[in-house]
Amino acid sequence: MKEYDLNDTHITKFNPKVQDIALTTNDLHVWYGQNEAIKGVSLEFEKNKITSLIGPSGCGKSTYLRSLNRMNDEIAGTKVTGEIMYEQTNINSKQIDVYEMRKHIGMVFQRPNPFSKSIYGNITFALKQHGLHDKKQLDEIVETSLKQAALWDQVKDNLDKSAHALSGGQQQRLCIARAIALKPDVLLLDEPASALDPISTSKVEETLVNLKENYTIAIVTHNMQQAARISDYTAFFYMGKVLEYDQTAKIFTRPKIQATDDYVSGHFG
Ligand SMILES: Nc1ncnc2c1ncn2[C@@H]1O[C@H](COP(=O)(O)OP(=O)(O)OP(=O)(O)O)[C@@H](O)[C@H]1O
Repeated sequence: MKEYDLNDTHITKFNPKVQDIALTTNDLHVWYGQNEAIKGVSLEFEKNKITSLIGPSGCGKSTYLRSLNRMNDEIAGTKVTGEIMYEQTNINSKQIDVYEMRKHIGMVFQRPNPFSKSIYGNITFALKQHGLHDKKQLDEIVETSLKQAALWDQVKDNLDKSAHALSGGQQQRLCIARAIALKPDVLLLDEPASALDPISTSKVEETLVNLKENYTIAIVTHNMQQAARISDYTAFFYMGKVLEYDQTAKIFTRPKIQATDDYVSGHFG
């Protein structure tokens, strides 16, 4: 097993204007008890772009992604230090209303996890929890979200059908529709296509590329072709750190760090 130097890093600064940045982490550390899973990650997520988080198993990609909307709060014994800046506010602070914040920073998980409700009910559930009960408005949001998730044409005549009757790929797009119904700014996706067949995967990818017009997207993926196909920027994680961050095309064709080169070319470790 090759050893890589954790201090040999190459983080390209693109210097977009502050107003072009949706989310930033500054020196983020995450501990599970004594295990420091994230060791000081500073990254910027540019608005209306897709950023892929790649790296070998156990290097902290999911931990980092989950910390971006405080999902790690749910795991006992977890400590997160450093800043997560969203709209000039550090959302990694005790004063933050996490429930409210997640309206702006939504998440889609690896396995499609629709509620045991109708297609319509899946999308309206959180909206109702947030106090929206106007039927006309709910209908409109259901239609727009399903259209944005490229699912509307397939389900518009069956909105009362159980979400579990949909195919895996359709369920995942329903979960994306459910997340965007709340009109978040940022969408976090943890290997959203890893449980799907190639056709469903390409539909989800197409959906994400279309969504970036309105959303900022961060995606964890093990699929190098997927990262290369859909993302604008890529961060290469290794042992809790980001060793390289650059435009995706550069990461895949001219990486600056040996570890990145080995990883993207399949010669890692
Ligand atoms: N809920 C948890 N409790 C304790 N330790 C955890 C937990 N989740 C992850 N870890 C540990 O944190 C480290 C990073 O794991 P993480 O799942 O974030 O990596 P990853 O890069 O997403 O891996 P994979 O690609 O296999 O999903 C690992 O050492 C892992 O064992």
